[in-house]
Amino acid sequence: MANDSSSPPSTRISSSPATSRTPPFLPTFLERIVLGFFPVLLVFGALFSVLSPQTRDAPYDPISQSHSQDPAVSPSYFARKSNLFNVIFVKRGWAWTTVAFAAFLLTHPSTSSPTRRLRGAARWGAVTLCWLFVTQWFFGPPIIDRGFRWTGGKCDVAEMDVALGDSGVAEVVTAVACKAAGGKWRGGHDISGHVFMLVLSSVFLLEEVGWSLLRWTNWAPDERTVVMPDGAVKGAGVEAEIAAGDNKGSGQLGFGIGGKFLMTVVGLNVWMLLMTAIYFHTWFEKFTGLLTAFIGWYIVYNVPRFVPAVRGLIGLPGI
Ligand SMILES: CCCCCCCCCCCCCCCC(=O)SCCNC(=O)CCNC(=O)[C@H](O)C(C)(C)COP(=O)(O)O
Ligand SMILES: Nc1ncnc2c1ncn2[C@@H]1O[C@H](COP(=O)(O)O)[C@@H](OP(=O)(O)O)[C@H]1O
Repeated sequence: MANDSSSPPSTRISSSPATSRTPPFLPTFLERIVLGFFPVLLVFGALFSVLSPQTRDAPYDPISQSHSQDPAVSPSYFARKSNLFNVIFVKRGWAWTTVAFAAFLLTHPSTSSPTRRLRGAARWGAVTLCWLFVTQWFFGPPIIDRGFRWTGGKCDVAEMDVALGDSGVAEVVTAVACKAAGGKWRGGHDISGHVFMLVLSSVFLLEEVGWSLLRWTNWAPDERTVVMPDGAVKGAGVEAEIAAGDNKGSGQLGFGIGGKFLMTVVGLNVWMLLMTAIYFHTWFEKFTGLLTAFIGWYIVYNVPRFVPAVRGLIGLPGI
């Protein structure tokens, strides 16, 4: 275990001034820059959609959350749900995220120890649970669909069939089941699943590659702090397996093939997020998608800093 923050100054391997450390309850300065990028991107997309004459003048259907899907009228290839990036990349987005993370975790020397790999896999499990609960299943319908119903949303086919006396269809409680029954999912607040998943995937991958490389290369001080079991607040490096910058013999300081693949997935996430920001949903639904992703990020990456028991299970990236 490297002692790069709690040992006396003369024996510190790597240190940062106490003033640059961040309280364990808050994201660090670097994290705030990365997290802050996403709302800026969403605002940029929203502004673009109202300022671009092509987008502003294109017919928009609030029920399907999209512009006309007719290629002759839709404002762009990316305004169509059938665009290949959406079908092949976003609609299978968690599989891409998983493969990209595995490629980095299993090939980069900064994550080569069994403990780091195990804890990295545990963090993937925790982030995957967030994705699963919000978009796929939460002891029944996922959180997005429950939220939609709680805010007054309904499946229109269900209403029609209730009027006709078939109460079974009224139990349609997921967007997928509603669409499969030929109904329209309307009336409630529909948290953007695309914004949620693309932001969660990006911040997950960036946390993992960012802290691993930052400590591996000692490119900048690690400003994270942690609450120890005795209540003391120390630099996160106090629990590190190896000291920051101690990469001797690996011969690799860059992203490597796994890291480059991971960054390609992050790049595609950002591009598709911009497309969602410009062409789909209301600004408030995109905002709640962003907020839900940030809550997931906070639980997996910030809570362990001040709850030692959780840190013992899933660790911190790069440590
Ligand atoms: C602390 C350790 C706990 C360990 C717990 C383990 C976690 C259990 C994992 C459960 C299995 C998950 C397996 C994950 C592997 C995959 O990635 S398979 C999934 C492939 N599917 C996708 O990638 C779908 C992605 N798409 C969506 O989520 C949605 O389409 C959308 C983008 C949210 C948009 O929604 P729409 O309704 O389609 O518009
Ligand atoms: N960047 C993008 N490219 C293509 N389609 C997108 C998109 N962002 C959102 N959509 C589509 O807009 C709808 C609402 O998205 P979400 O709620 O996931 O944010 C979904 O339609 P479908 O459910 O009909 O596929 C989704 O496919």
